[in-house]
Amino acid sequence: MSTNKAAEASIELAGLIDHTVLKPDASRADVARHCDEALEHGFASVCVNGVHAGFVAQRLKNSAVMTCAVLGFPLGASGAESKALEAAALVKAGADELDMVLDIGALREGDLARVEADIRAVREACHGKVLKVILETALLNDAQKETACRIAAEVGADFVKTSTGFSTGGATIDDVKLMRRIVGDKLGVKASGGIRDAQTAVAMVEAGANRIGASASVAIVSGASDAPAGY
Ligand SMILES: O=C[C@H](O)COP(=O)(O)O
Repeated sequence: MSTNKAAEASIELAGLIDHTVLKPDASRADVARHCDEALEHGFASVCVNGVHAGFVAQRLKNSAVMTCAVLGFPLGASGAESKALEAAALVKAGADELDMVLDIGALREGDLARVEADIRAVREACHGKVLKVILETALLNDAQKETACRIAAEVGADFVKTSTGFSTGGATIDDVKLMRRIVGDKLGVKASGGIRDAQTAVAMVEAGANRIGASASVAIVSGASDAPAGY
């Protein structure tokens, strides 16, 4: 691949990446560096814990890079009311996109009304913002993944997302394919957790992902010279 084509492919991949810093010990300096890297490389967003949402929104003001904040993270077990309050606070702080963890326990025990109510509460609290529903696929069987995708679509989420990066496994090609098959072109699919290089990121896109969540974003775009252009 020519140098120009490699740079082009890297830039196109960069635009799909949520540059993620979710470690509990992340400092403001770490978050500031991620914002600067996102501006430099043209990532889609900087994805942070709620405590940093306002800081990121200010730092990225007047840029094309969005502020993404997680909620009910990483366990998904805080309950609909708390998640809705969290969502409203994040919107107030300036978040453009919200990544919520669904109620995994309710899904696994088949309490689908609770799963739906949980997502709906957040959807209503962040009306007009992009809502991604994290399934935590490593903890689910295929039927549960399909059910989660259908409920997320019914409730009006914008994306389904594979993983938090804090559980027993991250994104897999098979899960991304399954999720894309269920949501069709109505919702986005975000692959996240364990994506560390350009080759894996491109494979996720080829499987149907149109967003990548990664803490290794800079390595991904720096090594993207083998990625085909067009993403
Ligand atoms: O939401 C995104 C994930 O936390 C990113 O996980 P990672 O650190 O394995 O890239």
